[in-house]
Amino acid sequence: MVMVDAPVLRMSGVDLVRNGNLLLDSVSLTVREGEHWALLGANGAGKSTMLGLLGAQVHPTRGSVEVLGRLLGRVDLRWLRTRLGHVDPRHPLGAPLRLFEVVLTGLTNTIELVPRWRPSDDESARARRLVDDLGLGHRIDARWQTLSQGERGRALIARALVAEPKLLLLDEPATGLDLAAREQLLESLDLLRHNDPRLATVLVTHHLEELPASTTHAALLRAGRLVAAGPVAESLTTEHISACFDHPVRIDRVDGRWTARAGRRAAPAAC
Ligand SMILES: Nc1ncnc2c1ncn2[C@@H]1O[C@H](COP(=O)(O)OP(=O)(O)OP(=O)(O)O)[C@@H](O)[C@H]1O
Repeated sequence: MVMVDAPVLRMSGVDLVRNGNLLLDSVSLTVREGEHWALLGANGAGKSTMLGLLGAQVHPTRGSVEVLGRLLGRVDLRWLRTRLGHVDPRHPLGAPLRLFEVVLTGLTNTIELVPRWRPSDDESARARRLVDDLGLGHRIDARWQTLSQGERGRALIARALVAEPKLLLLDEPATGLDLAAREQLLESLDLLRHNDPRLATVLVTHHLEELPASTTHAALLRAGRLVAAGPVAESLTTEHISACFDHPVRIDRVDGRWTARAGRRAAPAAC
């Protein structure tokens, strides 16, 4: 049975063991509607592993993961995956499709267009609206191969949202983007979150500069364990980020955005 007010995600005491290695260690986390989580950590901390669990791609070794009120291990994974939006920058593409067609494949949860399948008028209208919201209206008929990396990244977000998921998972969406493309992407995410107040998101990154201003919560992983998890005012602090990256780092927040700088050691006293 699905509880009406069940959180979008709930991990309780999760361990994940692979090849004898403990990749996630006693992780507990709850994500609710309208929350926008950053999942931060150094290389190898376990961020992608955790996103794989949230996206129902792997199962926990111990503990439980509930996604949209359903327990992993008991739920039909096809049911679940059609209700999750997952933006993977390594999205594979075979046939030469146009941007709009790639967005439509989010409705069938396929890589290619399904032969003889047609979107409804409502689905087409929603796909167009998302393409516009992501600032890609002028590129809607462009062939995928001709799009820039930034345009592809935003198109994949439209693809992930077109089936109206309750949860959007984003794996390092700003990687490889230049400054302008990154800023466009972050503005688009802020707008989408504003337009759909019930949507919950989890965004993986190494860089605080890549967090949209609309980020509400953060989970900080270090060697598979949570260093901190909660509202940004409590979790994105100099102390927690320094512990998470095992390096002294100073955090500032200006106009809603975060920056991180290596902390300076005290200067030697002048003689
Ligand atoms: N199948 C596996 N068997 C054993 N170890 C694995 C397996 N998959 C991943 N790992 C290890 O688990 C750790 C966490 O990997 P993961 O990819 O989740 O880290 P990450 O935080 O996403 O890192 P990055 O920022 O570099 O992408 C790494 O040390 C990785 O080598």
